[in-house]
Amino acid sequence: MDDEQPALQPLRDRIDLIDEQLLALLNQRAGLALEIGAIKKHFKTPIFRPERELLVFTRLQALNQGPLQTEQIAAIWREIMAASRALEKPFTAAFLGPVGTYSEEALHQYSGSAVEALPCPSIDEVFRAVEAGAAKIGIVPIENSTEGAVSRTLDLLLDSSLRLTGEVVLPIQHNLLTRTGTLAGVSRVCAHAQALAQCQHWLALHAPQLERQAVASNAVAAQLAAEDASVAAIASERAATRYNLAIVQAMIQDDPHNRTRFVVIGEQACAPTGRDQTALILAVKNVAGAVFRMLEPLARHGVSMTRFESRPAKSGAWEYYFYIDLAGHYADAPLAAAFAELEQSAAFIKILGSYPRAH
Ligand SMILES: C=C(O[C@@H]1C=C(C(=O)O)C=C[C@H]1O)C(=O)O
Repeated sequence: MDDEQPALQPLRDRIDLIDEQLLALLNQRAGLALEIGAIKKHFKTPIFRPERELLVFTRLQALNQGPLQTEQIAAIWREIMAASRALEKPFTAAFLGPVGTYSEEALHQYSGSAVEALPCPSIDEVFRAVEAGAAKIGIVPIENSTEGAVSRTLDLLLDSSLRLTGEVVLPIQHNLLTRTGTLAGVSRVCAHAQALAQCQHWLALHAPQLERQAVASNAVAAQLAAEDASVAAIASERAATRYNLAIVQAMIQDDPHNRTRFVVIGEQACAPTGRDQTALILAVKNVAGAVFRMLEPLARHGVSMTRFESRPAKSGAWEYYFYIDLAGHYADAPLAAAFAELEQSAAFIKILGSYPRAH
């Protein structure tokens, strides 16, 4: 220990000096953000501008020469910007709770930790909290790379007046958790149905003796495992820490690249950033060639489709709503031209919103 001190001290002195400069600069930056906040208050426009925040850190990522990595630049500036927003007016964000869910993780990845996070017991409640004004934004899962669409979210988007204002893609790494870190005395494994499905091969191979029980969320499963030594949970590392559980086995998802896409819902529209995505819902009459004709204007205007999903219209007549993601912002010329035509031809069209693509 003693012999490292002379070598460390001069470097630490330099770090202290840099930290003082950073502190002064960060406060100078926060002062400017406050001035911007005052202007926004005057014009009664929203404080939080996700599209501007994206441009702030993508510009810095392009300038970055290392050794800091691209993702670290994003994480650092996300917190810097969240802190300056919080000085102006902290906003509430609703997510699918309880604390410790992947939705909570997605929320913090989206807006930094300086938000008032409001856990909701269901996806419906997240929508309701934002619609009622109890939260400014909400974050809900929309699709998983193994299990596909989260149909409840798709159905709620159809009827809600809220728009999509952002997305977050999270790698989902499931862990098998118990109080002791072993399976001794454990007879049941609890998790959200999607998580059980995403780990089914692993469970069949390594823990076939465990009864599988679907519960409201993985965080609820972690809560149950914390209360009952005969229960194991499938949940995130964050949930393990939060509920004081030990990891029996990490990374038990069948697909190592398992990912979930979350969408941010709110009232605010996002201005174009040059790397946007637009989501919409379309329906056509149940006649031959209708889907082909519905998509034709998109192809003709050179708009590329990144996702196409259908949901039954619940009319009992084999009719469908089509959920479509397009590259670009609805204000971009090719999309605007295609939408003008779609509005004429489609039986139903609802533009859910344009937002910066996850990076
Ligand atoms: C300062 C602003 O307000 C907020 C804070 C930002 C920041 O700290 O850089 C960026 C966008 C907004 O969410 C702004 O709009 O420029």
